[in-house]
Amino acid sequence: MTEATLILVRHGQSQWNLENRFTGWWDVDLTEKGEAEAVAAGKLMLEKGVLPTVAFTSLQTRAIRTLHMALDNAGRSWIPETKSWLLNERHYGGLTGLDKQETRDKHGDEQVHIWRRSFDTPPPPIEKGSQYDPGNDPRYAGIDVPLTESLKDTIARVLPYYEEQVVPQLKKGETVIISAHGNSLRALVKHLSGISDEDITGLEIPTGQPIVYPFKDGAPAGERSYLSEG
Ligand SMILES: O=C(O)[C@H](O)COP(=O)(O)O
Repeated sequence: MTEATLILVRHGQSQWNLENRFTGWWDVDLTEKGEAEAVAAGKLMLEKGVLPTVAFTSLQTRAIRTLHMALDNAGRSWIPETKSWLLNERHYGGLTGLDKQETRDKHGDEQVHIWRRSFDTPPPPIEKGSQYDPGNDPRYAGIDVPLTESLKDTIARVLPYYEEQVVPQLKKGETVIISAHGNSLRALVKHLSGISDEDITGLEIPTGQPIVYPFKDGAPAGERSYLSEG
């Protein structure tokens, strides 16, 4: 039997988390508070002796910097890391850049809740070439950049990546850290904790708080817990 650990961490507070704007694939940086959250996550891993041996992250600055600051503070900046767009935040379509409260005022709470949390209703698509369309960003060269994504669409790219790239590491007994985003991590937690399409609407993942799953032979061997509470 091979035991392993999976650590999931959502990036620290970003500039647009602070400004309450829909972010998705737009590449905003961490705030000072977000940096402090990333540092604290690393110190917590060190204190608890939960030390990553392999890392995965998205192509987005807020998740990459959170990973690096956390690993630095855990004394683990030397471990191998892999970046993939498949771990990016869910693409927020035409809502990208908009103020969340102004959008509620305009379209109503219920509609905005559906766009934010429904399982399979995507936000309206982003207009190609518009201000926040990441379609021409060189980091996505060769990728069919989506124009919007539901959680279901996000799961359809996150899960195969997890199965192909992350599970083999867990089968080898590694302590894997994934630094990613609110909705790409909701996609993973839905799968790992067996949460239904209905119940996933109620799951929120806080910034900068490491979540830990015990693994045996490449499969979860217990429920998730916050490292701070373990
Ligand atoms: O992309 C965003 O705006 C955030 O990372 C997640 O936002 P949400 O909580 O509205 O899904």
